[in-house]
Amino acid sequence: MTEPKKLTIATRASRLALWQAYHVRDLLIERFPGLQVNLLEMTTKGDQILDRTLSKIGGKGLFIKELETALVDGRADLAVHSLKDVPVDLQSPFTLAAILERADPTDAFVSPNYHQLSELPAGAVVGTSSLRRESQIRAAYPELVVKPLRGNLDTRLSKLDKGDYDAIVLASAGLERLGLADRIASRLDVSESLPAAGQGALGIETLESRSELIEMLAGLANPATTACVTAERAVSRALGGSCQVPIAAYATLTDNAITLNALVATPDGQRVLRSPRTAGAEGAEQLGNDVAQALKEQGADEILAALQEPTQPDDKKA
Ligand SMILES: NCc1[nH]cc(CCC(=O)O)c1CC(=O)O
Repeated sequence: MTEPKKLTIATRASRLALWQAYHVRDLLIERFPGLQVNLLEMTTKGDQILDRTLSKIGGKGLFIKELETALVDGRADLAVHSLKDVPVDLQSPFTLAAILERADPTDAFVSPNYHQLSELPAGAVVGTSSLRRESQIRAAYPELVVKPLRGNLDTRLSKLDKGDYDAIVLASAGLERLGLADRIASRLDVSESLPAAGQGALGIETLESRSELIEMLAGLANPATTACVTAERAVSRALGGSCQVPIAAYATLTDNAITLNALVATPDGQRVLRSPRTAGAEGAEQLGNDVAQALKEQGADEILAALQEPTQPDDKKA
């Protein structure tokens, strides 16, 4: 069996994606001294289209399609992704070869003038790029105005600095990776903003045919994170959460038991369905399915189906 001596990592060209790709390169070189690792930087559709919400332009797959094409063409051997951006229905010929240890999974509250959501006055404008955050903010703080916010992390922060928003909410892990943790006024408790499935974790994708490479990458995986995100992603999969939808799923592992919290909400925050549950770590996938089933019994399908309708009036957000 011949292990590759040279690997190319396909990555988006954003500062966050590059940090993540270099991080994986460093881990690989540390583990396999002498291995040569290059980066192939790519711009994806999701990076180019910035004037429409993600849910309108076709969801998360947009950020990984070009990278997958590079894998199939042999221009790259592996792709590094924020796991959150990897579709839950990843299929042959692709595979998630390793899920790395999770960084901070929380959402961060960033504001020059306020310390937390509860301090914002009525009518204050909060920017966020995700329906998941929007619905949870609206549920808890109906007097706030939530406005869409897209672009990479630097763009989002500059929009806050320009005064377009009183505060913005974005993933803590991304800010930390870019050395921007000092911009975080506070981290939202998971009871206030339940994270997205896989938030804070990195996934390494490759072709399922690359067995030697998959074996090399397996050594980078973190078993606890893998168990937790397996449960989280099973929730999204069972609910058909392929597009950007207000679904949150966050699991923790203690003494080999996984506790999974998940929710489905309407974007206006009027309805928030929750279903917490615990099971043994070996039953992660089943736990996710069970939680999804419990959410369906409360009406999750109805909420998600209403979001699919083309007449959905989200123009008011523009
Ligand atoms: N949606 C884009 C995205 N994908 C991954 C992260 C942050 C890093 C992570 O969650 O691992 C972000 C930024 C954000 O949501 O604010």
